[in-house]
Amino acid sequence: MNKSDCIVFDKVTISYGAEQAVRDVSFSVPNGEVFAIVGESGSGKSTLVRAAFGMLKQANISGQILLNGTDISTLSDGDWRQLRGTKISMIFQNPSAYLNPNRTVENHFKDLFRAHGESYDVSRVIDMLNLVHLTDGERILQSYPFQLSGGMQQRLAIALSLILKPSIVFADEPTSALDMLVQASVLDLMKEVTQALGATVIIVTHNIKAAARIANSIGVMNKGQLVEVGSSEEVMAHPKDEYTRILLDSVTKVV
Ligand SMILES: Nc1ncnc2c1ncn2[C@@H]1O[C@H](COP(=O)(O)OP(=O)(O)OP(=O)(O)O)[C@@H](O)[C@H]1O
Repeated sequence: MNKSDCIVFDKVTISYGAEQAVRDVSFSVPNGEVFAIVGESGSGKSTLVRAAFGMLKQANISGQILLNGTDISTLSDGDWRQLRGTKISMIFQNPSAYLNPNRTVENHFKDLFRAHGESYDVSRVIDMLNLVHLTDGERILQSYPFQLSGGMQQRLAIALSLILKPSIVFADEPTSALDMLVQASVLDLMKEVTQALGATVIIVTHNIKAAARIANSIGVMNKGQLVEVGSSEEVMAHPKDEYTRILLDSVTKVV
């Protein structure tokens, strides 16, 4: 492990029962960089980030995942509860699925602060809302999630995931539930905000052009294996693997 690496996957294999979803995957992400995992549906992208977020209790994981030097397999449930939100956080595909329709935006933030034993700080929340371009903070805080558009909900999800300043953020298809113009602006925003906070990001997407828009480096997954890793420029301009070339040809969306 390099001292500047935030996360290291070392020969990681993940199986659900007899099915191997991820096979012998190794890569690392330096602190403060954005790494995109791309590949078609079923290639094992979500399995990889869910394992790193401690969400795969039912799967069998071999190899090592080191988060800031700590092997995550040694973490207790209590350690995970403490880590999530403060040191690591996750942005999911569909924010409306995990925003509580009965809680105001402000209560979502209050719950988060309380869950991590921190006192609620409204000015810090308003600053974060500004950072994600939800500029009318006072009004937004009193709103319920359903009163926000899909793009605004995803900006809110980003704000919630970053408010406690995690060192790493996982984002699993964070824009695929949004229309195309909004997708691009949310990706740009994620890059801007995580850079401003110095957070490391691992983003999962099936769209290699979206990946190149936001990431320093790209890893291409095919049938559970990492078939190519390189800087976004290298992978886009000089793809080495045949499957990467197929992915590039297949992307028609201009994100
Ligand atoms: N909870 C689970 N139990 C059993 N098999 C699973 C489970 N989750 C995923 N799989 C299988 O693991 C393989 C990889 O799935 P995964 O969701 O990681 O792929 P993905 O690349 O993220 O796909 P998508 O883009 O569709 O989300 C697939 O064959 C899938 O059926």
